[in-house]
Amino acid sequence: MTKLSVNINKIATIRNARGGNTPNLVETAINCERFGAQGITVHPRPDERHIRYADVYDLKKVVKTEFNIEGYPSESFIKLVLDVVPEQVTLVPDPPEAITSSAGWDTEKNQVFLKEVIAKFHAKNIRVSIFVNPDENMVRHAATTGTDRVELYTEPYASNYETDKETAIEPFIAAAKVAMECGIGLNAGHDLSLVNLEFFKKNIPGLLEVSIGHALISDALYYGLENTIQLYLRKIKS
Ligand SMILES: CC(=O)[C@@H](O)[C@H](O)COP(=O)(O)O
Ligand SMILES: NCC(=O)COP(=O)(O)O
Repeated sequence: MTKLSVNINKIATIRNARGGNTPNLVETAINCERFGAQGITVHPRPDERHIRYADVYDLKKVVKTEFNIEGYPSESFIKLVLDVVPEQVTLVPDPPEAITSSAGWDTEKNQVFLKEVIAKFHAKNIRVSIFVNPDENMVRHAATTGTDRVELYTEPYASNYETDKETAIEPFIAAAKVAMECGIGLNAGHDLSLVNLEFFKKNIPGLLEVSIGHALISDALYYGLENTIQLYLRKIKS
């Protein structure tokens, strides 16, 4: 089964535009779960331009499904995650000024660092996922860090889907097979959408979770949040 984790960063972006509490992030998370989401994802960035560290504490109190916190493992991020103890932390190599995530880890070069960080999260029984490009070598080196899962960075698939989806998915199939061989779980995310999700799910073996934010929250403007979540769930049903 593939789980849908709704990334609610963009709800916080809208809220922060006016400095008040509309839309209410916590209520949105509760409603996403009520409408069928099997997880909630947030990516607190250092400038807190959308998700604030305080939001993460508030969300922990209400999220009943799987809470996934993404981010670069800076000292303050590690402290936040160890305090909140979500079900999953996803480590992303973004520099502080990144507009959005645009690449996975070099898991070979960062092997020692990742091992140290992962051990800290495992000491609190937090599942760890590492954000990687669809590169077999990077998945193999991810496996030796002790991570539980990898999350494949799907932007290249999404941007090449329209022109040649068969070619676009190839490296992802190969990376997924390596993850399976190495005995680690597989997540995926970034720019997945109603257009490209079904083909991805059908072709990727062992896909445990997709985290989707930008396209899903945009679709909700037209279809409403409840309908939109149902539409996405239909795309990933087995
Ligand atoms: C790791 C990843 O792909 C997502 O977290 C994505 O980067 C969303 O972050 P923004 O909402 O800040 O673009
Ligand atoms: N991990 C990917 C994620 O949470 C959402 O990415 P996007 O759908 O906002 O591109």
